[in-house]
Amino acid sequence: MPLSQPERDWVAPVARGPVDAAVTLPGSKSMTNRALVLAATASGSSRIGRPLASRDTRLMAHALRALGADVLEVEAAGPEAEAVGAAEEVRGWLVDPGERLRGPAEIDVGLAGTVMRFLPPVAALADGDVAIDGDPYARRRPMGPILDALRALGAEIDDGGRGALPFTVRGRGGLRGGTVTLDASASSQLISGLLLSAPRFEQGLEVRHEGPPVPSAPHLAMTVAMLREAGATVDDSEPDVWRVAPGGLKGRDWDIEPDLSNAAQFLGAALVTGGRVTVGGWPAETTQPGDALRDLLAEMGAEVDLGPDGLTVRGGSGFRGLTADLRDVGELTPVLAALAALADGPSRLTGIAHLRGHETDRLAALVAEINGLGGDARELPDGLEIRPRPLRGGVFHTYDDHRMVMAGAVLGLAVPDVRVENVGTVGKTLPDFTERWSAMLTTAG
Ligand SMILES: O=C(O)C1=C[C@@H](OP(=O)(O)O)[C@@H](O)[C@H](O)C1
Ligand SMILES: C=C(OP(=O)(O)O)C(=O)O
Repeated sequence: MPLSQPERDWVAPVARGPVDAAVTLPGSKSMTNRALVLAATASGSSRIGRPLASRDTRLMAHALRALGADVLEVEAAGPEAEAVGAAEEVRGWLVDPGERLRGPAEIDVGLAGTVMRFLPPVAALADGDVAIDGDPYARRRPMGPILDALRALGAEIDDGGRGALPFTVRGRGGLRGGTVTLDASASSQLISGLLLSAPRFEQGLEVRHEGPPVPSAPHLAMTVAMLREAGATVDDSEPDVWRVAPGGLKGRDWDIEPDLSNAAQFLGAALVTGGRVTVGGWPAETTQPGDALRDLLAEMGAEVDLGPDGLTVRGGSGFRGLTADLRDVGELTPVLAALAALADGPSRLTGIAHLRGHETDRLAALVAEINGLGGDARELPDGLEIRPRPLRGGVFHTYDDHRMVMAGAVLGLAVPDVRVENVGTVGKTLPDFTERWSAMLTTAG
């Protein structure tokens, strides 16, 4: 599968009536990329079951291979392929960390926040120079605090004083580690990246956050939980302080949960069409932020049931706007904003100033594109205010942001002729999104 796909516009299909669909989803991007890093830095080999195979996770696998780990794809036909009727296969990955991490290497992080923040600490453990770069917009995503932190922990990094991509990590085969303080209000990944490699630091790690609140708390809980599952000793009992003891990481089998953030648009379709959507394999307990969809969609008027078949969301005639602080679950914003533009009343989404540093400035992008279809959205200092208004068709620009494609698809359910620009960019986390969307829509009517 190519890591980037040719640019192609896509007319988002209008729903002919209420959908009534059961969908399955591929694995979580966040869990897959954490498992890959933990597997490549552990002792012994690991197997990653039901991983996400998308641009972001393939970039991570390539990067780790470039540093000397073996990442082998094992293919097996899975139930998921049948459920979506697509000729695809669910893959597992076998990871063998190899004898040692080594450079020289050149690494492409694409536009993946997880790769650009999780990989530099691994590069510091490698022996040799590791040059790291990404897509044009990746150079604008926040990196300074993790580069400074790595330097304070003993790494040598040449970034030409930019505090951003591109840069070269001059790996020396190990890192001292110790205590460091940083401001991670721009992205939780700045902390997760340090924590994931910390068991390999000679002195382990104590990382302290100082500044406005760190976003995406569930993703930090995910980092801590997966480190512990891999054998690391982590103390997160003090707010904004994380301590990881040196050593302990062992290869293991990972079973990746379905990507619950990628459930947002499918479950949202139940609300928009007044139908019913079940997402299979919804975990009873999870650290994924997408689990918050249960409460958020209920708040908008959906009937939500978690049962043995998965999570079922039912819509009725119309649905309410949403007033919510989304700091913990920022990546759900694009789809929630699209729903808000179609709701019966106004919405106010706050706590998400950090979305300006995501794949694009998501606050600006959502305002421009919703308003471009005739909507009424405006930026707040830390969020969005959206008042529903009748919308018309038009081009929906996506800014290389997979979740803008998903937002455009949701609007297109109700608004004829929404032309989603460069739909292939959705391959960042869900390469066969349009097929899955069409399969869901065959149930409408
Ligand atoms: O650690 C992770 O896997 C992620 C953390 C979050 O990043 P931010 O804290 O930068 O929002 C989230 O938005 C991103 O999609 C995935
Ligand atoms: C913010 C996101 O991604 P990234 O991992 O690139 O930060 C996202 O998937 O919504």
